[in-house]
Amino acid sequence: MSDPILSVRDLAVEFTTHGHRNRVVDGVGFDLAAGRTLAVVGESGCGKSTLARTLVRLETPAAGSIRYAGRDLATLTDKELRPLRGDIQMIFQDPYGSLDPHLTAAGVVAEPLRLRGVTDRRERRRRAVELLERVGLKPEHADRRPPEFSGGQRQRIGIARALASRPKILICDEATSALDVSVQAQVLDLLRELQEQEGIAYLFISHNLGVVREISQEVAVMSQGRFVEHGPTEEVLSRPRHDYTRRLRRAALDPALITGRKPRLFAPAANAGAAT
Ligand SMILES: Nc1ncnc2c1ncn2[C@@H]1O[C@H](COP(=O)(O)OP(=O)(O)OP(=O)(O)O)[C@@H](O)[C@H]1O
Repeated sequence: MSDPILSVRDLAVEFTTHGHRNRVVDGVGFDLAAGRTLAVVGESGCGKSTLARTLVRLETPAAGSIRYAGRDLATLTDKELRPLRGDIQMIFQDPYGSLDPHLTAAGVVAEPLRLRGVTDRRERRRRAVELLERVGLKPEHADRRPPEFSGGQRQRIGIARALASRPKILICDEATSALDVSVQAQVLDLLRELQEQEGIAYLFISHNLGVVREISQEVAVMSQGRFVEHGPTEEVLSRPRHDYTRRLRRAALDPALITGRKPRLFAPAANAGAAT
């Protein structure tokens, strides 16, 4: 692998609930190179989102290191992190919940430009419209508000907002999971295109092996806070060692589980009771 842009070692994250300390990320380590994608899969509650949130330092690790640009993000204070925050951006599953419904699309994308010190309002708008076009939206979309967009369009606004910070690393937490299959494919194409053009590294959290196969060169399988399998995507998916990976692979054969949607009611009468 070429030199990693992000190196994570022995990362641990703990939460205290009702006086009990729970380690929800435990001994996680990986390297991520520019222009590459590491996918992270794992069952619900295994710690994927916590890992993602910790990499952008929305959580503080209990142990371990997150080396980026010659610094250890795990130990930096808020003030020290501020100039680096734009470099590692995150996009979420629910672009609706993460976009301010009171701002226009251009306003959403202009906000990080303001934080980056673009003081002229017209210049911010010009660049915001440019970024919206870059992700496939039209200039006339700029003055609409998030509720007036489809899910796929909202995700594009979320991506444009992340791009406004000129990120080196993009963390996608189930970023395409809520979208219809065809819209999902379009957003994946966009992410791939941006990666090719900008060399952005992705950490891509997904439960969809089809998507993982398409987008990543490496995959890590997480269980109870740990990476239990990690390697080239094709290798891990074709020879799964961990039970969870095997189950996920079996589930991937069922299209209803891939899309997360229930099948249409087409079952013959004998099966009708099962087709809820
Ligand atoms: N702020 C918090 N305080 C206490 N416990 C938390 C907190 N955030 C997450 N947890 C716990 O940490 C564990 C991991 O949660 P996390 O959201 O990282 O899992 P996940 O793998 O992303 O799950 P999913 O796929 O369902 O989103 C869970 O048991 C969760 O309840």
